[in-house]
Amino acid sequence: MKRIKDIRPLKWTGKSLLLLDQRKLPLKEEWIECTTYECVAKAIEDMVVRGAPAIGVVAAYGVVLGAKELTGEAKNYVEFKAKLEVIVNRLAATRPTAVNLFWALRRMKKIINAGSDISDIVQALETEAISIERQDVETNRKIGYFGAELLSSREVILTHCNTGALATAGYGTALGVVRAAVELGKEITVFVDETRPYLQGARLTAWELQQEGIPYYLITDSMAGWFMSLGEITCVIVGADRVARNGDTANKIGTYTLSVLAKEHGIPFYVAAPTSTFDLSIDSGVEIPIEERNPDEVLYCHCRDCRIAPYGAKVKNPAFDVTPHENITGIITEKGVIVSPNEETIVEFFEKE
Ligand SMILES: CSC[C@H]1O[C@H](OP(=O)(O)O)[C@H](O)[C@@H]1O
Repeated sequence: MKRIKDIRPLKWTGKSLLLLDQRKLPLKEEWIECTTYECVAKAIEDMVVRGAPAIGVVAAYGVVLGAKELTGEAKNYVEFKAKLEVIVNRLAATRPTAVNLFWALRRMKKIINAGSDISDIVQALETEAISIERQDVETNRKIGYFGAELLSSREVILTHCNTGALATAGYGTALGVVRAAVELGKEITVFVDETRPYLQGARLTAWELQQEGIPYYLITDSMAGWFMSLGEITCVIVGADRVARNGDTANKIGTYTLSVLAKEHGIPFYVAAPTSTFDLSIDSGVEIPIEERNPDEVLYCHCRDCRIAPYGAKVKNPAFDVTPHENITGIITEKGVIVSPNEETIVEFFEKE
């Protein structure tokens, strides 16, 4: 059984939230310390921390920091609750696509509304945020287990973006499946899509796999189809930011393209996501808000010190796309795998819960 490292992108100290600055990886491992909710909000917006589950966990701690800031400032519970609602809304406005953000904030709002004593609420909020963090890691290990069961003894897995420990509270979702398969002694090689423009694959997934000693090749996004046509890829496993009721899935830009290529080449295409990434309030992927990010992410290299397009170039920079459920072989969750996801199989899956 291979020992897997315990990479964590965040640490709660009881008074502050330490965040591994993912903008600096893979060359520098630097941490920033947030003692205010505004610092947490900015860290999410600036992608110091990113990844659907990680964003939810970090936002939950942002509520705790905000509540602590209000203690001593709010004259009573009514004022405290009103001001904390503003803080929750600030955190909710950071990034629109990953539904885990809103799922986590809903859990925190329940705690706020259930209390009446300020200090009790602050304590309960901290307990809830810690629970959200711990549950996420346990959830990811279960996703890993169910996903690894799908794999044969030797696989060459194509990944997109970063879906590892850095995108969660630890262990990862799609990359968690890779970790679990390796732990089970399966022979896994990963083809890592660099994932332009933010390069989460080249900078983050490659870094995680290197830390783990898991064999991988870094490829540019445009190489994926060619390697599929050569028969070098045995399956594709990606993450998710929001899964609609019919199984349409929003994920990092470029995922839809991979799903079409995988279908063309008869390669299994799996999504790995916790049930907290499902948004059953929307019928299909057309309703999922797609974040448009700063054009500079396309116009410049990651360090922003070299421009790669002419001045005046017009840019489109959607951070996500939507993969139709028909292109998805299965969705791997912590409660099992939804094979051939569609409204019927997904509703049935959640009704069994
Ligand atoms: C564990 S899935 C993480 C998911 O989030 C990433 O987006 P971003 O890096 O912009 O937060 C990407 O879509 C991953 O699949």
